[in-house]
Amino acid sequence: MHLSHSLRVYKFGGASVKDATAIRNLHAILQHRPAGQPLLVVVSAMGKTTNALEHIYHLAHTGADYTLPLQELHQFHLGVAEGLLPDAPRDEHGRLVCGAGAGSLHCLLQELGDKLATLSKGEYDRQYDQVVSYGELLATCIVAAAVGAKWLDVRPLIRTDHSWREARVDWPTTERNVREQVQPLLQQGVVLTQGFLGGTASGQTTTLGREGSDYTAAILAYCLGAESVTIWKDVAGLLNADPKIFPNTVRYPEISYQETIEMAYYGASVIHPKTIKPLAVRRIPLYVKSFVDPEAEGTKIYDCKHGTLAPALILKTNQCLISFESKDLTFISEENLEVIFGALAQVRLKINLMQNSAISFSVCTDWHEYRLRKLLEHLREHFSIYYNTGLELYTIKNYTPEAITQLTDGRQLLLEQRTRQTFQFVSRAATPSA
Ligand SMILES: Nc1ncnc2c1ncn2[C@@H]1O[C@H](COP(=O)(O)OP(=O)(O)O)[C@@H](O)[C@H]1O
Ligand SMILES: N[C@@H](CC(=O)OP(=O)(O)O)C(=O)O
Repeated sequence: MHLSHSLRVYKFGGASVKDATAIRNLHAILQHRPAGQPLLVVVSAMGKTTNALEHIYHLAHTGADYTLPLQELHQFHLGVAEGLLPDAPRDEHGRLVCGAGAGSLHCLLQELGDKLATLSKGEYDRQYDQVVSYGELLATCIVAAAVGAKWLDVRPLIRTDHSWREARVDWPTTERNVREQVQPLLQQGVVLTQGFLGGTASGQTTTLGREGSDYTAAILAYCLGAESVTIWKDVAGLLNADPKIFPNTVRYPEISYQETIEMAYYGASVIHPKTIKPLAVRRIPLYVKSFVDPEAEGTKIYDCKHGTLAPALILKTNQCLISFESKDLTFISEENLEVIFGALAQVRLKINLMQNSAISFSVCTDWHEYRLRKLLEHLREHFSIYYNTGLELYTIKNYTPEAITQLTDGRQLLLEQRTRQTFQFVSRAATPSA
């Protein structure tokens, strides 16, 4: 089968489509691309729309009044569409025509309202996906119309299981779907689709995990054998730390898949952790570039060798440290660990760091109140369980003594761990230095 070797995949996240001005900038980036190459564009929800939809969904599910935030969401999207498409035709009700048929802006807004109005009591996660997915549907409808691209519904193509809110991809089916259905479209011009979304065999919408649009770009690139993927961000490239948190960051001009996958795993939120593997498997380079300065070099992530990199500083906030102690002073055994790991997997709490001692085993996880409550229910009879919330997990990859001092100074460390390349610690919020 012919694969699109010259295909480029571009991914634009929330910040790059946050308003009409940002979308005009995106359009300019598309117009400046090299001529004659097919292009597939993956777009996320606009700005913080996914957070807004989560909020609206939560209100609706708990029976609270969500009218105002839903109205704001409608007005916001209609306002951006009006700003971008002032000369677009109007329908018989005088409404702007943006997109066509079931994928048109007014149909999508109507559907979202209907879904919220008809939620049933249970199935929180399944219904979450059916509602929160509208962020990407609305954004792609508007952006495709604004840039004159072909709008593609990704949900029938990326086939997933039923793991709502973090669905797992059925790779063989997805690859077949994408090759058969996207390949011919790419010959007709720029194709633009949603990040973050997938669909089950029975046609229900799923999502791939928060910030999962980078992953979508990688899935599609993998299936189509793309030449490269570029993710357009509000930063100069992959930096050694988040510039919103740490001063004096440096950009990595190039970096290996392996280093990047580890940074993403430890919590560097610039790239979704699942993005790298499909690209590495097919040796597709990933460029991280600035949509603010599109001509600047950015970062190239590929199968490269490099010397020691500047230490990478990574912070995960909102952490919880859970300690399990045997109730009768018996040692923590493999059997105990099996029970603990099984329960953690069952409630879908991911371990960010773990440590054991003779009669105690500790894990640091993201803080999910509901999941922790379930975990306690499962394990209370086996162990005495203690937990602390409101913690931070710091990771320094390729650490130096100076980098450790810089981060640990003035902090109370609750747990620390060091390997040859990586230093990690859990702490409470920083105390002001003297
Ligand atoms: N190591 C890092 N290098 C660059 N940016 C980082 C890094 N770690 C975290 N970030 C943050 O990632 C943000 C960009 O990612 P994200 O907000 O997910 O973009 P988008 O949603 O637009 O795709 C940056 O604004 C920056 O604050
Ligand atoms: N809109 C989704 C998916 C996503 O990837 O967004 P972004 O590319 O803006 O991080 C989210 O906010 O989780």
